[in-house]
Amino acid sequence: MRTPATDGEDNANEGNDDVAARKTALRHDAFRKRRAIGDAERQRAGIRLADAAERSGILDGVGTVAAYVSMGTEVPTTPMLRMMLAHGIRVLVPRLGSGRDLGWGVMDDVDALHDAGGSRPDEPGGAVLDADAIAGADLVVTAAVLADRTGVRLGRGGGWYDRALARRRIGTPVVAVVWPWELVDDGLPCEPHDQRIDGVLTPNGYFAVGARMGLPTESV
Ligand SMILES: Nc1nc2c(c(=O)[nH]1)N(C=O)[C@@H](CNc1ccc(C(=O)N[C@@H](CCC(=O)O)C(=O)O)cc1)CN2
Ligand SMILES: Nc1ncnc2c1ncn2[C@@H]1O[C@H](COP(=O)(O)OP(=O)(O)OP(=O)(O)O)[C@@H](O)[C@H]1O
Repeated sequence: MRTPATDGEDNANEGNDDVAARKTALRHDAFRKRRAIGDAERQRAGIRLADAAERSGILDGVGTVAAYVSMGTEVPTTPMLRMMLAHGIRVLVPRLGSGRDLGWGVMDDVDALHDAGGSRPDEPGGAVLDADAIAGADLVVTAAVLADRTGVRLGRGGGWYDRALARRRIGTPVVAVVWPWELVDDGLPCEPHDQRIDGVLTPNGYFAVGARMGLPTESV
């Protein structure tokens, strides 16, 4: 027999499991759609992403950006990384090492990235900076699987960015990159550890989200 007290606990756990299950289902669906994108369309999207980032104004006054090297069916970030370097911006990208370390590396040459093995993104050589290197960034551009206009970001599920973003300087804006259809109005599952984002970049443009644009108000 369950006591009322354990019932309460069970319900709380059920709530967490439910959010985790919804996240898993949403990721699965998003990756299924990503796999349907052809190579040519994906390459074009990478160029449009770089243009959108350059025009958006998010790089204004940015000396160091913490960005990432795309992999697989993600929107390609290579053209955007080249553009950032051309603007003289210092670019940090994740270095996962042999596991999923929260390390960073300085990416000063897009053509010198090397295969990091497994299904991990390519990485630069040189020194591995520790997890706190993100505190040197004036802007963080993250990978994401889905994002919503209230500022909720859904990632791959390793918690890598949730842990990394907690170490950024207070007030440093976070912009997530997704495919255009992966930016939804609201309703993405969110847990207490989930870090909020301030903007979303897609090949179609830049969209301020969440508190920085004033949270969506009830329509009258
Ligand atoms: N391009 C890109 N870089 C990123 C992320 C991302 O989503 N995209 N991340 C966003 O979080 C972080 C890394 N997250 C990762 C999450 C899973 C795996 C992965 O699947 N790796 C295993 C496969 C098996 C497994 O261990 O589950 C591997 O190393 O082969 C790699 C990186 C930081 N860098
Ligand atoms: N700050 C944190 N400290 C410790 N564990 C964390 C932290 N943030 C997230 N996690 C753990 O990581 C796991 C995955 O979290 P979640 O599903 O929110 O990942 P995500 O935001 O989609 O992925 P990512 O951050 O890698 O892009 C969860 O089990 C969660 O408990």
